[in-house]
Amino acid sequence: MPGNILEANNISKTYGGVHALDNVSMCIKAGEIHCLVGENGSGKSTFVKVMSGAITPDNGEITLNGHTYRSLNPIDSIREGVQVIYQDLSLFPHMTVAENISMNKMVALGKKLVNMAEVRKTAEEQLARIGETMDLDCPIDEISMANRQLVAICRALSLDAKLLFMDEPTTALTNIEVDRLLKIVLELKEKGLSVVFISHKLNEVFEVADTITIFRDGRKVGDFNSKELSYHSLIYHMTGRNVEYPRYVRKATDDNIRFEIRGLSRPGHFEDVNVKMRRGDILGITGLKGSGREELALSLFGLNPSKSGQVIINGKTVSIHSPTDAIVSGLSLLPEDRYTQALFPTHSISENISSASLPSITTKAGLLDRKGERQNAINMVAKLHIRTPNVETSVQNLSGGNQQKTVIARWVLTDPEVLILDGPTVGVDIASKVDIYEQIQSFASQGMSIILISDELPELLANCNSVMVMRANKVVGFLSNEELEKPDAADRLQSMMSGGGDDFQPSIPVLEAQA
Ligand SMILES: Nc1ncnc2c1ncn2[C@@H]1O[C@H](COP(=O)(O)OP(=O)(O)OP(=O)(O)O)[C@@H](O)[C@H]1O
Repeated sequence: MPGNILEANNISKTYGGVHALDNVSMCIKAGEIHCLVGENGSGKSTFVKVMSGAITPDNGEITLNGHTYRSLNPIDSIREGVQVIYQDLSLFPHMTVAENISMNKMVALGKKLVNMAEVRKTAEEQLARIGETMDLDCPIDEISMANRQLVAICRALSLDAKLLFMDEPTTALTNIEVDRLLKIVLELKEKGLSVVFISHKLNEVFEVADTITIFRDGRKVGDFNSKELSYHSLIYHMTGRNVEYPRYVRKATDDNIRFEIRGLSRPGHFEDVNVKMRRGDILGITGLKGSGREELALSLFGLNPSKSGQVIINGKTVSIHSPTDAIVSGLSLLPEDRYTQALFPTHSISENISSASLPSITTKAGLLDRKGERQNAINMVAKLHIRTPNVETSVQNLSGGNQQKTVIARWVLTDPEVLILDGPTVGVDIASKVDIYEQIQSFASQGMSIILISDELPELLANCNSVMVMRANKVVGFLSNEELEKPDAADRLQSMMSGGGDDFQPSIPVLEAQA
């Protein structure tokens, strides 16, 4: 049909019995922003991979700019103007901004010698197209995540992209950076580019989408004009049910302090942090990225040693210099960056889940009890609704949200006294969030003390019975359970995070304020 840059017809792809895509047809119009939404594992990334020629579908055909392909390869896809920015961005960390932007173009042009003046000129031109400037000589690993996204966009533009796929581009960005990125995406659309935007953050979807296609279980539920959908109807189409976050209520009667942080400092990372937690407390820690919250979590897990202060568990001061010390002391951490810090991608779900609790499945003879390992994994897969054909599946073949649940399962199996969850639902769909919240709350109800680090305010308000706010490496505020139930709680947290007043220095340790 004229006006369509892409037409996908009856695309199917099966992996070992799993219908990743089941007879999906879809059109992308020239110059539109088309969002793909759906639960984890619903087939969005598989669709993108088929359109880029990275994987061949079992059935179906693809028409790009009027040319029909039964088997699209990456070179044809690029020639037709398709560019994909995957979540990991695929940049070269030690090369400069200019080199990263220009390199693919140089390769595509078949240049054998690198002309640095040309490399810089290409980079400057592409940055100018999105109205940005950057230090062209700075290595990629020294620039922010937001600027890396822009470099990836410029690299795509340098190859004359007509259709840009962006797979969860905002996951690692702060709220301000997200606004900047969405503005650029809208400007690119004005200049005639088609963008396919994938996100689990539905507010972002509504901000940019002209058309929304909803996937469920590998099938297309429908294409909608974004104006005809409400937040609730979108969720209903995605999940087939109404979704509400459960609100946590602490029921434990034991008010003894189980976990205490006293004056913990690491100058430049976090300063004078004081916390007291009982069994069944879920303490939220929030703040912008870089506020010190992640550094504090890593320190508690033995990865970022503090310079002063104490960590006390069950009345005993513990000294934690490594993750092993932390686990032995009863502390576990789900790190924010699951892919590089937590997963063994080529290993099975079963091995990933058991990897932090091997002693409990090792026989007296020192052999691994494979049957026990498998059974533990089967139990956790059922509990957390991990979508997989079986527990032997390699973790790299799971969708993002299901990888996240696998890591949560691993730490829960260690049965820690204190579980620190840093961004447990990043990249997780709304229905799976509810699964994860129910599990977090159930673990707390059984007596676990949980620290939940997040910048998603609805997540904190649903799950926590107190929230501490960090800014510029310091604790700048605290809301008790009672305060969290008031209608202005989200506004107060937001304002403390950004420095808009309402600060308070908790001279009294955190949970005493609520007793
Ligand atoms: N290489 C593979 N081998 C086996 N199964 C796979 C492979 N790639 C994808 N799958 C399966 O196909 C289904 C669709 O996965 P896909 O990554 O497309 O989902 P998604 O909608 O992008 O999910 P998410 O939002 O979590 O990223 C999932 O069940 C996934 O486990």
